[in-house]
Amino acid sequence: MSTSVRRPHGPGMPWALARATASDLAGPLPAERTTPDAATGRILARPVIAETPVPAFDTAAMDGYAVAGPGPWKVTGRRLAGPGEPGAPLLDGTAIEVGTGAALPPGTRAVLPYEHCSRTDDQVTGDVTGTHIRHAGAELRAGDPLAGAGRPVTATLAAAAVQAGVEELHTHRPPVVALFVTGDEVITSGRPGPGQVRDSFTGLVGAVTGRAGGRLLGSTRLPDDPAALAAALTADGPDVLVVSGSSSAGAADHLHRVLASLGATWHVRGVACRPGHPQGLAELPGGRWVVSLPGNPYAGLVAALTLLEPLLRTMAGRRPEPVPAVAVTGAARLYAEGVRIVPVTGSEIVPGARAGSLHTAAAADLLAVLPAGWRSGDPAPVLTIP
Ligand SMILES: Nc1nc2c(c(=O)[nH]1)N[C@H]1C(S)=C(S)[C@@H](COP(=O)(O)OP(=O)(O)OC[C@H]3O[C@@H](n4cnc5c(N)ncnc54)[C@H](O)[C@@H]3O)O[C@H]1N2
Ligand code: MOO
Repeated sequence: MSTSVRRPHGPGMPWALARATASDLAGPLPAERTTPDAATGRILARPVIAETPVPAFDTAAMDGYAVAGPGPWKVTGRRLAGPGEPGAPLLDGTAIEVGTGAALPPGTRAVLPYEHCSRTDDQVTGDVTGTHIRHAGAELRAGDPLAGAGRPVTATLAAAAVQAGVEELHTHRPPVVALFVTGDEVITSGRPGPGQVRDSFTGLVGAVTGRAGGRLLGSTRLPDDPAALAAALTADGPDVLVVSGSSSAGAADHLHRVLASLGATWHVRGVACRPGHPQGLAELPGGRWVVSLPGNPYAGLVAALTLLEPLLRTMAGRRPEPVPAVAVTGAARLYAEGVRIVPVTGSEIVPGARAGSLHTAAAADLLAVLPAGWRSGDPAPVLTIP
């Protein structure tokens, strides 16, 4: 393998274009059929249509007496909520004691709530002031739409689907992500010894993947060895391969050489932002995606929000997330050739952010993307910190 590699020239792709590129590159993954519960958190690929009426049968809305015809009524039985057919029609002048949710017999005129009637032995008297009947199909009929394609399946939508007799939803398959943490100095447990650092990426990538609608398959630490990296990038399974570290020009940074040897195509190779400029997004032959996160942890967080999150959102079937702009105040060293990305709490810049450390981002809620001409008080696009 050659040891030289063509480095990207200039400041890199403008930040907004890089994010839009990541959003637009991949289409939504194909639909899968799952139970409504298993679909929660996914995006509908097809509309949800009620398969049974809601309610499915005429049912009591109150605890009391189901009555037929004019009163007084003779109580002939009791029916509480439970399985079973509605039974024989209720004859005029008769009543049955019912619980809320009980199937009502044909002929029921109304349900008299206990508090609106009085009972003596088997006689019930009272005024019918409302019917207190939930009629079959009054809320939804079979064939009524519940939700359209593109809508996220919330727990409430899954429950509403079940209520309408729907056993299967069609949702986009979540993108499966594998993280490869490179660096001989990186350890994944315990306190680092001399020359070592503790991995900062696994939790962050897991959080960004989850909120974008993807699934982190696992995180594997790799030594600074091109053969190990090449083997990792060609293993079957994931849709998206995330590599932390190895994004730059150092002697141990093999990613660009390995991707070249695998015939990958770069779609984003360097972004005009500080920090995070060595980030990238490439496509392997066969259609899998590689997201390169710079090893400096704050730079890696910037890259995860710039490239990884929009890529995964689209693959999961989500609509592109509009990036809101808020007025940002404070002081920042701007970057003349692109944007400076700073942590912000409320609208105030948290000072002191450096590429290698996460503590200022940890004290903030948002990352603000400050253009070269920004001045305190100007609006800037913001991203939510995971
Ligand atoms: N000659 C140049 N050197 C560097 C450039 C450049 O343009 N020319 N860019 C610098 C910038 S900016 C960044 S960011 C880094 C990116 O480096 P790599 O992605 O190749 O990452 P490493 O060199 O492996 O590590 C950088 C730094 O981050 C620490 N690290 C790595 N992985 C982890 C992890 N999982 N958890 C915590 N910390 C991690 C690593 O120990 C290093 O300190 O390159 C600059 N150099
Ligand atoms: O720009 Mo590097 O990506 O911070 O330190």
